[in-house]
Amino acid sequence: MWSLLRKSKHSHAATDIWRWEVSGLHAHQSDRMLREPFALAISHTYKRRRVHELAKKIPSPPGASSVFGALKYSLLGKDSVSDRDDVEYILKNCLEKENVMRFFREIIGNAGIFAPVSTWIHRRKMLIPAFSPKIIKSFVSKQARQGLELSEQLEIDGRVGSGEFSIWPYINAYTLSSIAETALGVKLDALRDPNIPFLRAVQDVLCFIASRIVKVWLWSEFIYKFSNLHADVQTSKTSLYSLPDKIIKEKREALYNNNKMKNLREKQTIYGQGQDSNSFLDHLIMLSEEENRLTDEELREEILVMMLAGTDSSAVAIGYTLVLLAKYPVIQEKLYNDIKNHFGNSDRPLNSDDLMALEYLSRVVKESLRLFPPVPGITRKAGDKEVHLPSGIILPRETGIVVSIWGMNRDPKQWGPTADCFDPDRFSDKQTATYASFSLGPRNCIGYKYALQSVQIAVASIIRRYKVVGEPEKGSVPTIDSTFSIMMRAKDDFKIALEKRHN
Ligand code: HEM
Repeated sequence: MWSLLRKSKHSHAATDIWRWEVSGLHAHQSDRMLREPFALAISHTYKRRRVHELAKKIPSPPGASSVFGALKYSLLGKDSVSDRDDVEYILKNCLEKENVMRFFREIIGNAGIFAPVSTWIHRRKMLIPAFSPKIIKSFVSKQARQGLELSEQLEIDGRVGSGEFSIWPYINAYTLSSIAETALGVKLDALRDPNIPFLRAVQDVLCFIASRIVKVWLWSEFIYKFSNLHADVQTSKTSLYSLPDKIIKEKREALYNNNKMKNLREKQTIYGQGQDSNSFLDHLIMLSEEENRLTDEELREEILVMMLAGTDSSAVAIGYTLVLLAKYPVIQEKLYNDIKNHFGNSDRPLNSDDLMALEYLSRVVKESLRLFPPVPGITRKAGDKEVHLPSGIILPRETGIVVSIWGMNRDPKQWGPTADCFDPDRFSDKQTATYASFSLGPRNCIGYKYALQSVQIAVASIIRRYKVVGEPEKGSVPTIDSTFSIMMRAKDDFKIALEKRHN
């Protein structure tokens, strides 16, 4: 079991660096502890006396002694002292992920986001060209079509002009379909059929992983193996793997048996006739062919990671942006007028030039992601040596670290006295503050350009047609009751009302 004992001396919103331990135990060690409690506890405490010594020098806030209380403090914590240098140092130098990632690995395998550094370096190198600006740009037309389908489906389902509803299932279906089409190259119509087995499985595994993280007794492999959750995970894994495995097999066959690699290089579509760009999978097969060939299993792992990392996170970002626009009608009108002036009376689909031109849209999305980062905190782990932070704090070796993105993004030392206010115009000037929503350093979010594009397209598609209505916020500091599982999310699943715009 883990708990957070100490908070960094120089901690503040930006550097909520916590030590994750109970008597210095790490997760895998706690399993053994269950079996051999006393002998191990004594030997372990002795071995980790340096850890305890350093921990004592890191002050704790009141209430940080329980697992959940402390986790909440660490992710959403805010107090006075600022030290972004510490955060930047950690994110650049501590690239290993915390042991909690093993829960993801059990299902997804050793793909980039969860992998140990030794595997991650090679995979990240392979992924970088697949996320080039040119490739991301080539997805705009697909995403714009899906944005249009999203706005149409809301009307078909009678959601427009009929009071408050949760927009979550719609935006989640949009991001799922969008990532399925761009990552795998298949059109899965989640908006009309949310029960496609693969899409269900993606949602299920996210819930199962979140569930195992909070049920600390299931951290023991022994107890977990006999739990219902384990059985559910095995069933979902089969559904989760079947579609990517089938597509990978078909693409490989198309590429090698029919000798179509040349065609792929010339940007023609092998799978899914009539598409105007290749999927991430196409690019990965091609890129991995040029260097070290990824096995089918490795390809599946990377594709699944994109789907898991890119679905809920982008949907959460769309949800918060819409709720904020409902709370701030003046900002919404400014955005609407900007979009209207740009498109005039045309209802043509949005393209990449439009995205470049709609500058206020990009500011609104960025500001929403700053105040409500879908991933409010990230975990890292100190290596086998102590980490000496610029502020003078020494983190014991192998310490689990939680960095609060929420705190970084709301740090008054960086963002000034209006740090908590919703003000998209703060991005009209060049910002010197550290924007952490997609993390920093070599292990940051590789999909951030894709994500911004996808969120902007969804928001523009809705705002072009509808007015988002909700209770206006009384002040400039928005409050949205939120909960945290793997992502942060509004407790009411993003309830809004929509009214049709009449030009
Ligand atoms: C608004 C949406 C998104 C947010 C807020 C977000 C945020 C993040 C964050 C905070 C990390 C962790 C970085 C770290 O540990 O330092 C991450 C990693 C990652 N994200 Fe995203 N992400 C989003 C969308 C996406 C999308 C759409 C994709 C793929 C198409 C994606 C792919 C990844 C991958 C592959 C990693 C692992 C990077 C690595 O370890 O090398 N993300 N993301």
